[in-house]
Amino acid sequence: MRKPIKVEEAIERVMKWSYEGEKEYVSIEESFGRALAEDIKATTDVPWFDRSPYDGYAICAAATENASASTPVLLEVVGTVGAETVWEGPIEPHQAVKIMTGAAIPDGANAVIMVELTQEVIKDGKTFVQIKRRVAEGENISRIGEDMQEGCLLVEKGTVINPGVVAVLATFGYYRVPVMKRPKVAIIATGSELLEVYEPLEKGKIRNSNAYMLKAQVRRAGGEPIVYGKVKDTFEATFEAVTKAMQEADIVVTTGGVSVGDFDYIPNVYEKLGAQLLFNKVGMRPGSVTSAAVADKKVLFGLSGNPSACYVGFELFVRPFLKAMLGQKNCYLKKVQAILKEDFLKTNPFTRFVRAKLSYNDGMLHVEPAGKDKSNIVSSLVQANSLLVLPGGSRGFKAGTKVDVLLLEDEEGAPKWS
Ligand SMILES: Nc1nc2c(c(=O)[nH]1)N[C@H]1C(S)=C(S)[C@@H](COP(=O)(O)OP(=O)(O)OC[C@H]3O[C@@H](n4cnc5c(N)ncnc54)[C@H](O)[C@@H]3O)O[C@H]1N2
Ligand code: MOO
Repeated sequence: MRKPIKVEEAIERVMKWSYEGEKEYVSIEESFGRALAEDIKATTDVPWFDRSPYDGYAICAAATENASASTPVLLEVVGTVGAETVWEGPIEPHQAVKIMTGAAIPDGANAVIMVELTQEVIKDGKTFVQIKRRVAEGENISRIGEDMQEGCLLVEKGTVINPGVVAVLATFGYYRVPVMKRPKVAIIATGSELLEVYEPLEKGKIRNSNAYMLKAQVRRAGGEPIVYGKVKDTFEATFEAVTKAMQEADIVVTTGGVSVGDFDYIPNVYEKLGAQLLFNKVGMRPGSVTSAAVADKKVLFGLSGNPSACYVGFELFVRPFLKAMLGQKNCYLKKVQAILKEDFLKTNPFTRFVRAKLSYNDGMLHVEPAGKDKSNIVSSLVQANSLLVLPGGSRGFKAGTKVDVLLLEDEEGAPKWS
């Protein structure tokens, strides 16, 4: 008899074998969605010169000290600076330089007045700017380091590169970006009943949906899936596929063949490999048959063949392992609390992870099952944006109960939820 262990314990046993993967460089164009392999610190102040945040006139503030609507001051406009030009040489207090947004503040100027607040006046063939209010020293100047100061930590290693991180990388000239290599995840679907997706249905056979689902889950988690196709339910075929995958991939994931049926060969494969079994039964639904073992320091995940159990097994066990390889400190699905929208009255001997829909309404998070709950169900995965966690040892839960929910679509990861 297999002895179930707690989900938290199972995760811990797997994560003991987790390690950080390797680094590689990609161009900044390819970096979006990858995990950073190094902390990114500001290599200069930003901005690195004082800039104007507006189109206007760069002036010496003191020259406007007595300016008012009835006593405007006129400053001579001695030039114009745009995005590409820099005003060489200082300006005098009675002078102004017309300046465009983003341009460098000329030496001698210490404030900018917006163009809308001024008027240009031509007198004796010279251009002047008329100012009718006092301008304070430092007004409208984006100071050196206002945005980021040299040496400050901006993005932590392991962060998944989002458009904002791309902007920071570009700001500091990272045309080649250090990222974590995508862990290679082998996907082996076992089962003689499996058809290729393009094959017509035959009695007793079903299409291999798990391999494609897992491939997408691996991608979503930041890994590189390698699909080894489907493997017939024989010991030899299963053993051969697993040993080949162990040579080529960092993580080996199988689906199916892990239970106690006559054609479930994964336990025998682990045995023949001399693998150290981490667990072969977990106190959870779906996915109680989920197994994990270590052979040649490689972790082998034996996920259930039932689609929903396979899906949940990946998210709870494979995903954090993969995230740790990507250098992420927070590897686990992010947890929030929400109000259960409807009764869920099944008894729960084991902790149940219900594929669920989380929504926001009236200032609160609400959660409901995304569809049918059995582990052979595929359809409820479509709408599932979360897993509703119902602790074991209960007789079901009433609508209105506050429950824990794990978010499936959060790419950043989170501190451990359990
Ligand atoms: N006597 C017992 N029978 C079963 C037990 C048990 O404890 N005692 N556990 C049940 C539970 S719980 C589950 S879950 C399943 C798990 O079985 P396996 O992980 O060994 O998976 P298979 O038997 O190979 O397949 C189960 C089910 O899933 C379908 N399947 C398999 N692979 C795929 C795929 N790639 N794509 C889509 N669907 C797939 C397969 O056809 C089966 O219908 O065992 C229970 N039995
Ligand atoms: O592993 Mo099974 O999914 O508990 O139904």
